[in-house]
Amino acid sequence: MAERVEGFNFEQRHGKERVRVARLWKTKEGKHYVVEWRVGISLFSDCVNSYLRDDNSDIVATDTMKNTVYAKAKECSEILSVENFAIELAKHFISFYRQVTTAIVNIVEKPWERIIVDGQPHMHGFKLGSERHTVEAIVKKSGALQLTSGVEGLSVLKTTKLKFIKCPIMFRGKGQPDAQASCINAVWICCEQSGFEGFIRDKYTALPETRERMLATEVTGLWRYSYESLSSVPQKPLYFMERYGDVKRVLLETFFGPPNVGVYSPSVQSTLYQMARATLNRFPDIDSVQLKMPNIHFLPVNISNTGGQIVKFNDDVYLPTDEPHGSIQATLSCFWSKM
Ligand SMILES: O=c1[nH]c(=O)c2[nH]c(=O)[nH]c2[nH]1
Repeated sequence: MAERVEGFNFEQRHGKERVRVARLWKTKEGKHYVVEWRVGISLFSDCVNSYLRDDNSDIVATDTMKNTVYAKAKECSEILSVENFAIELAKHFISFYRQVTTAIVNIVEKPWERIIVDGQPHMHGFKLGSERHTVEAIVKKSGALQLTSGVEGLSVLKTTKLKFIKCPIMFRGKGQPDAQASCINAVWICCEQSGFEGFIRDKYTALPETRERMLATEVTGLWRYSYESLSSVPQKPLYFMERYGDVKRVLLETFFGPPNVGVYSPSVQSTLYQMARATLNRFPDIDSVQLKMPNIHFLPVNISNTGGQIVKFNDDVYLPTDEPHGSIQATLSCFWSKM
């Protein structure tokens, strides 16, 4: 995107950040649907004269961009996914302005969830959930598309050893289901859930090896769809909304393992890889997954005074911490992916 000006390489873009909009839809039966979005827009356009020659005649004002968010939200007469709204906005900017060559639209959706009262979904009552659905749509004048969805703030924790579970299949020592083992009726086993062993030890190392610890993280995930042009995007209205739920489910199922026995995590790195791999294997239209998973530490509590030990840690009392935290991230892509 760089161009040559006055003997320099020059890159520029302009846009509007943090445009907040909520959109309400009402069905004939009186059921309400609401979304709240925080929109960011960034336009690549031929407006170099504004930088060099005090000529703003090619600038799309960022205030106009903001107004367009509300105008397009108004035009959406049916509920639509945050992905489809991002694509609609980006499409508008590249087609409406001859100067705009590429539009990037980022949106974060606030997790308003329908409330259940007396076991019944409320017609117009919502409460705020936790993790947020994100999207980035990059659309070029040619119609080329890059669509990346994501989740942020997905906080998960699994506790330590499950003791003596009745389990219908055989397990190897590490608590991993053994696909080769023949099925036996029921055994009582002891399943560890998370550990960290075998890392480099040197004169700076103090961390003990363990096969029992709390595993807590706040997942930030991005998954890139393989649709390369506007024309190949699925037409089903709520396709991406469903996909978001499905991807989250696969990430969580892989992190936690089956409800009764869980799954052993030898490191955050290993669990992250399993989660990314499961997502790529499960969804053929996703060709790249990036996961960031900070290792949020729960420190064992041992307290003594001169009279002796006040608290002796026995996998029971922890000091939860925010910082410092480990930072672990990776991207897994199909080999044909362009991410
Ligand atoms: O799962 C982990 N990965 C690490 O890289 C690491 N480093 C550390 O101190 N604890 C952990 N745990």
